[in-house]
Amino acid sequence: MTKAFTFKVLATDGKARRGSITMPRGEIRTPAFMPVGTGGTVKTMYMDQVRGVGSDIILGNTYHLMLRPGAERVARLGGLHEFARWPHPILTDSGGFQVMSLSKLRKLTEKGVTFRSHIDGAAYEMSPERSIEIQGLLGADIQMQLDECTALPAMEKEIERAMELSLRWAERCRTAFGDQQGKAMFGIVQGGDIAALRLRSAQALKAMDLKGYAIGGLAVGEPQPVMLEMLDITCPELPADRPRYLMGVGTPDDILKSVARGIDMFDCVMPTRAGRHGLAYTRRGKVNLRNARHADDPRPLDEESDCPAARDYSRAYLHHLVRSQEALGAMLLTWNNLSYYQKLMQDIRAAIEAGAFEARAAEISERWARGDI
Ligand SMILES: CO[C@@H]1O[C@H](CNc2nc3cc4c(=O)[nH]c(N)nc4cc3[nH]2)[C@H]2OC(C)(C)O[C@@H]12
Repeated sequence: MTKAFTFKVLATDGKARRGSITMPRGEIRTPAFMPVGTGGTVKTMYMDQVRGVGSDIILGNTYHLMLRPGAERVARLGGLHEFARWPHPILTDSGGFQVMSLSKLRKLTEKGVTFRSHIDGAAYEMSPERSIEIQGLLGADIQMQLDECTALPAMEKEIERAMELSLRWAERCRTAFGDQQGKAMFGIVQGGDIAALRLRSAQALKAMDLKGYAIGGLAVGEPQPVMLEMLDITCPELPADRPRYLMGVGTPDDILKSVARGIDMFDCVMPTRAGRHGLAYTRRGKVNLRNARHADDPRPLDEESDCPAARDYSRAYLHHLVRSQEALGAMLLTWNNLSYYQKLMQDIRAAIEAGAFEARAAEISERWARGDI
């Protein structure tokens, strides 16, 4: 069992990388998809199912957990791994993005951000130092710097101000994090959709010699070509021997195109959120189980899948559960969706190892585009 945080690139295929992160709590095979476990739970899933579909790491959120049940309480109860019964690696987002997208009455200064909880209106202050302290109390293996993500579209001056503030906060987070063996603190590249600002952010963070780098400020509603162009600009500036994490992404197509540009780690609410809304992701594209056309269909979602939710239940039954708003509907579709995403990641990793990523990605996209039978 390793004591340190290490990242190795095992194979490359064009700019796509097959890698491995090793940490005391286990290995993370990259490219990796991290199921979102915002409040310490991957909604509607038991953690052994999350593991069973092939997840190496899950994502938690500082913002949600500090509001409820509270970081100090989670620490008193043994930390998030113990609390949620997930003994494998956990990455926590730092909270800034959630404050800006969820909280009320927030005020951002050099010191940090003050805001009122979207749950009970209580007032909070989050500085870079407090964000790192909370992530430490939770016991996160990979901690994210506190940053300011600019909502797009935005004026260049505004994007530059937020990018420069995020760099100063990165320094403060690095100091607060210190040298915790076996854990990592990732910097987050900002700069919106402005190439020159992305370059400045990436180069300044690279000089901080961090263990990993996230690319933030994307998947906030910009068109996919804009997101991909920012990856084309940013990835070459980041050190090749450190993991690259594209925050909040994405659809299967987003993931394929981002792996092709050198991204190693992903997180997205889509597979879990879609599962709760009756939407199934399959090899043959999306299937909306709310649709009446499934009412008499005896076929499973995917007879070739090794996931019981995809293989053992008829579309008619899933349609019935979704229309009746039965909890089992959300549970089975979330299980199916996470299984599909992790199977996609396994496919991607194998294709890079075989030097066949481009062809495999085209095959997956073509099958997806043809749609469901
Ligand atoms: C499809 O779900 C919507 O898409 C957003 C995911 N997109 C996203 N981009 C992100 C950027 C950052 C960032 O710059 N910094 C930090 N620290 N964390 C971040 C987290 C991010 N997640 C979700 O965010 C909303 C709430 C808009 O709906 C979800």
